[in-house]
Amino acid sequence: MVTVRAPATSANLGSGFDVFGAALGRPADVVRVEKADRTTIDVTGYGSEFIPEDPDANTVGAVAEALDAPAHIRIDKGIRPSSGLGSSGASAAAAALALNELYDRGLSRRDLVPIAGKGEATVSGEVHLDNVAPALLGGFTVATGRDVTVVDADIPLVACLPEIAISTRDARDVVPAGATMDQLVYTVGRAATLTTGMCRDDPRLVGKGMHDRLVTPARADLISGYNEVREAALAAGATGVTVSGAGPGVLAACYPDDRHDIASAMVGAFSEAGVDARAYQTKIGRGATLYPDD
Ligand SMILES: Nc1ncnc2c1ncn2[C@@H]1O[C@H](COP(=O)(O)OP(=O)(O)OP(=O)(O)O)[C@@H](O)[C@H]1O
Ligand SMILES: N[C@@H](CCO)C(=O)O
Repeated sequence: MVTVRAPATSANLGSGFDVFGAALGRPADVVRVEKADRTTIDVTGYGSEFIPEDPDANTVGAVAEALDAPAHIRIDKGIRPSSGLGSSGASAAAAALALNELYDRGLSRRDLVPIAGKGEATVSGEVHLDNVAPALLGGFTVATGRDVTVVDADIPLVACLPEIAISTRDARDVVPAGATMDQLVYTVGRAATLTTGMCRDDPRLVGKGMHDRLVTPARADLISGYNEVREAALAAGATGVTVSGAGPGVLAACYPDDRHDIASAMVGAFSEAGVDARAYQTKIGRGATLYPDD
């Protein structure tokens, strides 16, 4: 048996739609695989009642097929599905690393990124690597086509998860079809600022670079209380706030000592909007961890 822990991730980071991603220190999914004649899946843990065990519908099924690696796959969900914290991508990334080890396929983590991406595509309808790349490689990732650049950044974060479910498919439907030249210039400036901040481990620049006028405002409308939560986090010291992935999770960048106050402020603001929420005080973390021959 091979076991892999794959972390939650936050895609987009505001200005990097479908390109930027970051691995979070926590929460995480744990996936265990054993060889079998055909692929079967068991799911337990957070939100497991909403996750299909049919290999054609679960992200790990497409990964097993792509690697020609049938297995009994047990998924223990630490990351709630439809969260914006890369729940479906974490399982796919974990399965890719675990099955590669179980069947001795000899692929590198980078080789496994597009394979895990096939799993993601089964639920979101399109291949985008901004969750599976950081889940496998860790750090802050820039995914352009099949190329992935990794920055081993050290940035404190708070990820706040409201009890609202938004599927990536639905959240992609509200993305504007086009952009003005002003919006493009603004986005390039913010994305460059964020990337510089990641390279310098500078939470101020990262937070500034998260600001986005294009995709985030449309998605924020799907999240009850988003504007109030954003204001509360900024007042508590966050350097920047944005929608995490396709939402409803909300991500704040900050300095380390401010995490506790920001987490309380975000949960409190959601509560005032009538929405239960939990917050993870975390930071950019490492990629999936392999525990062979468990
Ligand atoms: N192994 C899995 N883990 C989680 N969700 C899965 C899995 N396999 C299939 N799904 C389905 O995928 C959907 C959740 O994926 P979705 O991409 O919408 O959310 P997410 O991964 O939490 O968010 P994001 O990609 O925005 O960070 C749910 O419908 C869920 O049933
Ligand atoms: N970049 C994707 C991430 C969600 O899986 C989106 O925002 O739709």
